[in-house]
Amino acid sequence: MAEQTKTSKKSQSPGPATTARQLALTALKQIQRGAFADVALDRALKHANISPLDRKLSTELVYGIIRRQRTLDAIIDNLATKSANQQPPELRLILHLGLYQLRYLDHIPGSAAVNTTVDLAKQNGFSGLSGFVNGLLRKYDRHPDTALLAADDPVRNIGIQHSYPDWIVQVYLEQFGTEGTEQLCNWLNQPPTIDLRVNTRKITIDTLEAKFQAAEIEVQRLTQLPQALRLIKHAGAIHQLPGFTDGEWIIQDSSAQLVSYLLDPQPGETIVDACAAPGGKTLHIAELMQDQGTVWAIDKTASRLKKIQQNIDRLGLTCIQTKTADSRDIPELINQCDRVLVDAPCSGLGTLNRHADARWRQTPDSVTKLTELQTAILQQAASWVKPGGTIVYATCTLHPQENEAIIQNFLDQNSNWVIDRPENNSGLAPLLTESGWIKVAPHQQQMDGFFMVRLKKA
Ligand SMILES: C[S@@+](CC[C@H](N)C(=O)[O-])C[C@H]1O[C@@H](n2cnc3c(N)ncnc32)[C@H](O)[C@@H]1O
Repeated sequence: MAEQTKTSKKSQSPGPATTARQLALTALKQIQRGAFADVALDRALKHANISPLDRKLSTELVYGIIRRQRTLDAIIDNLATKSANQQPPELRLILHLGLYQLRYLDHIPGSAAVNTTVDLAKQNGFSGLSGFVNGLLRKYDRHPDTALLAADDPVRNIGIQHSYPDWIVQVYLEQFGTEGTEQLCNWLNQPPTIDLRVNTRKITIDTLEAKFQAAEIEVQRLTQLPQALRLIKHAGAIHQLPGFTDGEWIIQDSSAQLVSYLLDPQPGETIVDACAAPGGKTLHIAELMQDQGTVWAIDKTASRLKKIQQNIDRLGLTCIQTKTADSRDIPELINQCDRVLVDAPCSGLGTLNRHADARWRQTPDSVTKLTELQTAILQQAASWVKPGGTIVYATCTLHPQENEAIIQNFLDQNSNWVIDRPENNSGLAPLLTESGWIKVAPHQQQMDGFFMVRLKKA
């Protein structure tokens, strides 16, 4: 079933000034030439003299259009004589800007969406085509429900309706069926949730919750997660919320919090986080160890690793050591660790809501390359574990090649390792599959998509 198109016009105000659309167009042009969406948007916003409201609209337009580009192109294909990829590239973006507002933004009246887009066309060298822009957008606005045709092929149809490449739809379909895939695609098209992890070394969850309530910040508890609060409503920047500067909490999605519980770190142990940056799980592990023992935070990318240090200081932890290195090759750690976490680099198919352009950047080939890296890191990291010790392998993807297949292959080649299921009475039990791993499906559990499994060395 197709996603609902915009039906209500909640406000009849003319909407924010054209500068928000022009700024969005500037960023979109850079993305079209290969820039990352967040980098292009930051660059465009950096020197812009626009109101916070316009800033918000530009951000919504850029991320929304990048996400929905396949759907928007399919509408152009249907409504124009020339297909989307036959249009001049910049005009195609201008059409995306108009169609996106009409289809997905309830707070912008249709007339404002059309008129500002026509103006944008004129201001950007397409005066001669402004009548075409006007006609196409008005045609859409008259019959939004028939502007997007259904495709005969079910994979292609979901791909067009929800704006995903066919290969990702196929990966989801094989695991979740048609209805589940549509729910998942919908979830990953929504703005991401914001979860906090309470630093229980500094404050209890009850006290922090009360502090937020007093400041009229709405939060929600999450089952199975004793340290998690989901931000529902707040005003202003996140780092200005109560308790941030004092290190009473950190931003971390709830499914990422599950990973450290599965690792089950104990005070006094030696633990390595093999792919640690920017460090959310390293910090959680140190907290669970009551800051006693050693956590090695290793990552290949020094700039990403630097971010851990700021949080180590803010959260007041002392047992973490950082090291820039390639975890495929650190022989000096062999048999040194009680536990190891491999939170592997992955295709991120469980967190596409957090990275608007990721669905277009990943390909089946990039996934194959990632599986080679994941296999090599896991194999090396396993050698660091002492006999009787454990390793947790985790990813934020929902691709079986990067998850189940990696583990099956590892177990086939390493007969001294077995899956170590968490206790039945642990908070993780409800999420366990029969195979012994945890697979979080965002549309079912309302948190980031994740895969995690604990293995034990004989
Ligand atoms: C999924 S992220 C880790 C997120 C982190 N665990 C957290 O909770 O904040 C994967 C990380 O693996 C790192 N990485 C990629 N290849 C690596 C390698 N060969 N050795 C060590 N780290 C690597 C990347 O730089 C990236 O920071």
